[in-house]
Amino acid sequence: LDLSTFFLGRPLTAPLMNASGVWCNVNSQLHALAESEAGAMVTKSCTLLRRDGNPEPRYHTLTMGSINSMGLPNEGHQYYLDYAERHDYENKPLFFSVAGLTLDDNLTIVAQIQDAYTPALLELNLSCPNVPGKAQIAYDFDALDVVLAEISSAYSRPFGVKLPPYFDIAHFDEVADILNRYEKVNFITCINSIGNGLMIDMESETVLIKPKQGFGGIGGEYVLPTALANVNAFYQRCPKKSIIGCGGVNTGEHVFMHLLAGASIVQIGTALYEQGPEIFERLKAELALIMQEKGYKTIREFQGKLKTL
Ligand SMILES: C=Cc1c(C(=O)O)[nH]c(=O)[nH]c1=O
Repeated sequence: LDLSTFFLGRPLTAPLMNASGVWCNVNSQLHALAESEAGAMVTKSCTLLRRDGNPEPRYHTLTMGSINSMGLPNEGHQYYLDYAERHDYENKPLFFSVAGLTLDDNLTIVAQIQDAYTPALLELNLSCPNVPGKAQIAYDFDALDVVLAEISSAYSRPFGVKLPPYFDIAHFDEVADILNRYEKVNFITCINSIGNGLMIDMESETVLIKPKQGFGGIGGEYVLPTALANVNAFYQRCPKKSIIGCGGVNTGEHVFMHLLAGASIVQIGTALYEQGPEIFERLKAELALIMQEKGYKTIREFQGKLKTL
């Protein structure tokens, strides 16, 4: 399943989509994404039952990005299954993000996606940093292995995983080794927000968000170098899987960098949150201009072809 060109039998109209959690919680937002220039879209990570999430303020814009501790607010898995049933797959592919609070919840949700037989592609979120008391699965390598083994045997179709950023070459090696043992894991989305950052308001000498004493996931320009590293690290280590890039994208140049690093599709989070779905039209045009200036006709000509010195 090569995401970059053929998806449901035809190329994407743009290698662009939203990052899960942004502009995808409710039907009106999902409809706006469906109508946008994005080439694909993903639902908000869902749990078995509806969740209010953490107390507000829980999102804050920063000079170079954002900090969030939303706490997994979502309408519950059935709401998104209902959307997936109505989605027009000829218009654009849909990814279905799942972040069950327990392995059992994940298995229950995944079984229902299986039964509903929706063409949506499962993006299993193993990296939510903001549910108090719950460590990120993808930072516990044994738990990661167990979850992938269980989901692989419960779900008969290809699926993908949403990973947190890693910051150590040994961790890239170890996680890639685990992922490569699961051929059903067809794509890897790198990265989720950089967990548990902290920002301070100078005037009030206070943190910016209420949950977790102000600790929250960092997104936006701050995370671009880490996102590019994770995209390229898994692109090099997992040749049989597609990489979806996410993190720090706000211009056509950032999109180009993610594609050059090995991404097939690029997700937009913070910049989409701030600018809305019109951003896809701008990014598509900026990428086309860069490709024209460089003499590239197709993405395939440069995708993954990052040079080293
Ligand atoms: C699914 C929960 C997530 C959340 C959240 O809902 O707090 N925020 C993120 O930056 N990444 C997540 O994966």
